[in-house]
Amino acid sequence: MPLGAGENWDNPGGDWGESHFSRLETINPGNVSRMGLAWEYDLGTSRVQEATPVVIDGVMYTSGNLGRVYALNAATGEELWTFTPELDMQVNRFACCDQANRGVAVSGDKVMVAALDGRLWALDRATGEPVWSVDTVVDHTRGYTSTGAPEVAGDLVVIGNGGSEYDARGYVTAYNIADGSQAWRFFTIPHDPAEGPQENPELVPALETWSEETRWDIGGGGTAWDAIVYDPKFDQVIVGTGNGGPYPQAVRSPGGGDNLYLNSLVALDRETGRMNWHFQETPQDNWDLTATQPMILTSLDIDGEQRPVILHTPKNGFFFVVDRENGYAHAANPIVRTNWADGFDMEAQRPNITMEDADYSNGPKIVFPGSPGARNWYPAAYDPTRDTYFAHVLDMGNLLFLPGPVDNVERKEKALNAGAAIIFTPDLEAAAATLPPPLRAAVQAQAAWEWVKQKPFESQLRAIDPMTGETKWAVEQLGWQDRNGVLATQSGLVFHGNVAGTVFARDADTGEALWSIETGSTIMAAPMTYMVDGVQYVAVQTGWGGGGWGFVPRYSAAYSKGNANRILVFRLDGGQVAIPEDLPPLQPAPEPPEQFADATPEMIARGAAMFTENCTMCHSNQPRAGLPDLRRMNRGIHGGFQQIVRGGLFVSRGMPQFEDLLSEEDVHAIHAWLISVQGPLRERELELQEKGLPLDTQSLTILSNY
Ligand SMILES: O=C(O)c1cc(C(=O)O)c2c(n1)C(=O)C(=O)c1cc(C(=O)O)[nH]c1-2
Ligand SMILES: [Ca+2]
Repeated sequence: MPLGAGENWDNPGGDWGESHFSRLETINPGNVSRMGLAWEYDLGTSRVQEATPVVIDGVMYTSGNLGRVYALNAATGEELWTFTPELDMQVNRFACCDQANRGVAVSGDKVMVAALDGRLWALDRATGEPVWSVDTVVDHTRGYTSTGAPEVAGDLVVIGNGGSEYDARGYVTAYNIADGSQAWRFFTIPHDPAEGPQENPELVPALETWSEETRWDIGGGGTAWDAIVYDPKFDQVIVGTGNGGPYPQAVRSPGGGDNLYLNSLVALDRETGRMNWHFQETPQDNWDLTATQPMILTSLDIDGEQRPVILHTPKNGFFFVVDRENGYAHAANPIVRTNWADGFDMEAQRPNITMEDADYSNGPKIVFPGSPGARNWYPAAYDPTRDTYFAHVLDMGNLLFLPGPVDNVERKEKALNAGAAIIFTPDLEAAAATLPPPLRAAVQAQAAWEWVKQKPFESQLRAIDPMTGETKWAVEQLGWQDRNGVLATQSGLVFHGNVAGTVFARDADTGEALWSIETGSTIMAAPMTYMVDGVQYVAVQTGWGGGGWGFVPRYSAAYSKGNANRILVFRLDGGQVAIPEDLPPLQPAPEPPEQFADATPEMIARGAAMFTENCTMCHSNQPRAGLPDLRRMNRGIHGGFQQIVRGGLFVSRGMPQFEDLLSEEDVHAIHAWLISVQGPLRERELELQEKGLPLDTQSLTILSNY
């Protein structure tokens, strides 16, 4: 079966190999400059958009934030139906990365989506009415979510979960598409052996790679939150598994071994769910180097023999070419600076891990790649006719250190348990200057400090040779937060958007931009292409969000024009895109109420620390962030603070309730801190305003949301 989608684009990856490659050639380098807007559809939201639409027989099916679903006439944009999952918005408390959803699965008369709360919905394809739904979450005392697209595998649909930054233990479940009944479930990591036999036999050998001191109670991680691919040749489902939880192995599994099957590809028999093989990409994970990133299935000529392979570029910085028959890595080349490993041992089939550079249990370490990953969820495309892989690549590290002792770490139920403090390398030189001198000296003494000084990050769209990992061409992107999904077409074009809202068509052989159009809306999601009645279209969803979503980059359209969620569809001889208006300038913070009579410096300091721990994941308090800057609350919000935070006044609007986690005194302390910063902020901003200066000051360090 050759790779490449035709008139239809069957699944978010496009074709059976999920190559994000199209054989359509109507739009080609000779005429691409004539492209313009065919139609647009307003999704009516202003949150993250990561899905690649599906188009079958002239109908587009796609998902938006939370797992909303849209069915549209693919030639006109006319709305056929929409679906909004009913869910308890309390889920926002344990969603690491906004309200992401990466797409729908379509099979027969059903469209399936996994909502953020982990409920899998099957909708009637003609009407959008729910046919069945199942709760995929095994334990609601833990922070499980779903953000990935379900995967169709014959008469089954397979879905995993997110939550390894919280207290989750990973698994995937296969359901019968006909009625939603469960076919099988595969846990990616063992459970506490004291609590009875393991659910699947593969966990028995895996258990050997976890120490006896393992903190099973915290969760362990291994969540399969994105790529799951059905491999028709071997009738198997290949799953990429997630990072360890908590991140530091010294906490998670002290003295442990590889911690199987974290950060692995596992191939599961479609019918039985039994494991055919596994390949661990990052043994003994300490660094959130997940293997959940999208996989592309193809075959390659390897030493004169055609081998069925997976092309995989996970977070960990390597380009893996893995045999689909047995999990053997035919190639494993670094595509960015890596110092958690200094290469891959082909014979041992494992990376050469360099703990001396990367073990931060004995002091801070600068580790490359950082937790956002050399690659992440944003899809790559593979053109088999050029044997070229097109992908956004982020060459960047992070300083990692333990926030406290590794012993007796408490599990925080349904809350962040990642257990590592992170500063990304673009901020590190400036941040280091503010560290206490001994810590600063320790940071600057590391070999990787040179890397930080030379090039804190590199953010590029690249054309890569899969077997060598070599770059054929590269184009700089706008910044490290500018990440882009990609589409490639047989006619020799590569399409992608950027966070400033430009859509590009590039020459696949040179990277040269042959066409671009301004949309005024941030784009991270991958474009896709399809044909209806002889007309070829290219579609892309717009919207900023996902990991680090509270830190909206200055160079993004979301910053200057707001976060419009749209579907934009282009064709030859189309028109211009309506560009949203600029947002009005930022206004000085309103006057805060009087500080509480009982507020003390200790209380305010405690409030600041608790804010960081419990609130900053969503409330970054940065300019133009998607959620309110709580240093700018008005009197009404100040007055209702306890009811909002503990009473759940705004749960339906997305603000979770914290009654179980924060006492009245805790919330009082957080509030006292917010009041204490609002006054000085207001004064500073009034001064800036008087001088005619903009108020857009971001904080130095972008905290990780991963
Ligand atoms: O460990 C997990 O369970 C988990 C889940 C998710 C998610 O579900 O979105 C992300 C991550 N990890 C993660 O590490 C990460 O970098 C990330 C980025 C994004 C995004 O949508 O931008 N999600 C996630
Ligand atoms: Ca993660």
